[in-house]
Amino acid sequence: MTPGVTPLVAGNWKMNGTAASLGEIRDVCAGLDHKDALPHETLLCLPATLIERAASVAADSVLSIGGEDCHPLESGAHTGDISAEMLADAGATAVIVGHSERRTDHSETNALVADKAKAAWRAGLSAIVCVGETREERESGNAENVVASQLAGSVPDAMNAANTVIAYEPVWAIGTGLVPSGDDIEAMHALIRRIMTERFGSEGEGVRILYGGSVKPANAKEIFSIANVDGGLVGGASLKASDFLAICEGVGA
Ligand SMILES: O=C(CO)COP(=O)(O)O
Repeated sequence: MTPGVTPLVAGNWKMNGTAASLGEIRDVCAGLDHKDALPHETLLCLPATLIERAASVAADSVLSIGGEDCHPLESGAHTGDISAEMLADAGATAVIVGHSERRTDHSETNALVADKAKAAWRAGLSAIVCVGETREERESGNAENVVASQLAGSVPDAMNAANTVIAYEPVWAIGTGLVPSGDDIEAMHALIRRIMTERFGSEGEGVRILYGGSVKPANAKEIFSIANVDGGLVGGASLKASDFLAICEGVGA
């Protein structure tokens, strides 16, 4: 954790969830809301089809709802795309941009990710900008260079600690049950902090840097205790309320 920074525990449901899953959202709200003064903020990023209903379920809760991607433009002839304004209209307060699955599945470049972050801000959303190396990049000793260049290209100049969150998600740790060593997480988060602080000064010092990749109830507390890890971006384990709530318990524990 970073002193003075409010941690964020965020879920990413990816391409999962239908109306039948709204009960999980209800259970997350119930689990969070009986606690006074939680030490962290809590967010679930959902498929666009669920955002409005989930935002309604969470309306009186400390749980916030986000999207998983947005188009850079506000509107237009872009069949199948969703703008940041549409996400905000549906009740989202944040959106993930540049997730590795989108960088891979949709050939998203750093420049496009930066445009999506700007679109998020234009709509009043905070942008969760994802970075992370592949297994080959780590094994060839290039992880730090890859993450540095993703940050340089994907984070626009107008970033501040309130409108942006950085998520470090090593591609090889996503959905695999593999997690980097504590030393490796610490080293990468220290590098990200240094890069952000050199470029953005106090905004970089205060920006939240989340770890993502096989975060589970069993490892969350240990991961969240690492310096410059200001919470997590949780995939599979965010689909079940009990697991997600158990991960939240790892903050400040
Ligand atoms: O990609 C992730 C979150 O964005 C991480 O997914 P898992 O937690 O399922 O590894």
